[in-house]
Amino acid sequence: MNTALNRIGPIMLVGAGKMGVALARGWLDAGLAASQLVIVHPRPGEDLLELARDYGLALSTEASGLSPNVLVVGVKPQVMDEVLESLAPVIAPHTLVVSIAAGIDLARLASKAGTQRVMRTMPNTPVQVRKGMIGVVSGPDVTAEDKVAMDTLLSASGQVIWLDDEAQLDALTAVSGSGPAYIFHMVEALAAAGKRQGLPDDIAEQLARGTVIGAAALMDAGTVSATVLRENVTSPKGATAAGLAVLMGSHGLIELMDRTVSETRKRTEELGRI
Ligand SMILES: NC(=O)C1=CN([C@@H]2O[C@H](COP(=O)(O)OP(=O)(O)OC[C@H]3O[C@@H](n4cnc5c(N)ncnc54)[C@H](OP(=O)(O)O)[C@@H]3O)[C@@H](O)[C@H]2O)C=CC1
Ligand SMILES: O=C(O)[C@@H]1CCC=N1
Repeated sequence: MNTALNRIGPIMLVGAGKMGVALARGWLDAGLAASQLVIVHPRPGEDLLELARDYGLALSTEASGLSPNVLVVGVKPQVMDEVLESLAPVIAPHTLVVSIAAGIDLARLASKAGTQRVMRTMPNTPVQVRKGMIGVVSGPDVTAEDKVAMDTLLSASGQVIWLDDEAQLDALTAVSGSGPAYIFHMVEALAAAGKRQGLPDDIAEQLARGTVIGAAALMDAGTVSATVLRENVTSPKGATAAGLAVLMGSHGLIELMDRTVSETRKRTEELGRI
């Protein structure tokens, strides 16, 4: 049991799809008592039902009968307005409303939730194993106590990055919110290249996956920069240098990643205007 975490609630999570379930699992793993968390979902999916079974959580199909201290809204940007408006009966003056939706700005959240006590967060899926990167910006009526409570709650899921400039949250979305997908695609691409070099499919996939896990573990084990860790692999005039000349050459990964992050950010901003 984590006392600081359990002083925050009750917490209501409305919309527990992939991200909501990942967040909830991280909190419950960190010691949040099931009695402190109410999950509202009209059509619970298999992942949510499994979470409920694992932790003895009661699920609810509608938000009623409780004004939570923290209301986390985990629905898609496209339905955020209508869901926030429908939550008016459970939003009290003491309720901090927290969105995880990409793109939707604080002003719009505040107008639809009917309170300026709003926060925007941008987690990523590793919150499920408490290794998330989570960006946060606060609306005007968020109190110092709210910030402490959210720092405690979100820290249970990973590293919390507080931003003062809301526009930076869209940039953060494009780097760390979507970032796990880029890395998983890197695994797919490395495995595919291994198969083209004649490795059996299962071995190529095992090598690609294990290599990314091993490289991430090296970064996790110390403070050595990615640059030094890369240099440690790269023997002068050796094999790695030949491959990196392609990856780091013109039109290489830096340019590709720049275009990738830029397109993700553009779409994040569009989602905020839908
Ligand atoms: N996936 C990710 O890595 C990240 C996602 N996000 C943000 O998280 C949010 C959710 O994304 P994601 O989890 O991927 O999407 P999902 O579609 O998996 O999750 C959204 C969930 O909300 C449910 N829902 C829809 N309407 C309601 C309602 N009225 N009340 C309660 N629940 C409802 C949906 O149910 P149903 O499917 O039955 O309609 C679905 O299960 C988005 O806003 C996204 O921008 C943020 C960071 C990272
Ligand atoms: O793809 C999306 O829109 C969300 C936001 C960041 C990760 N997933």
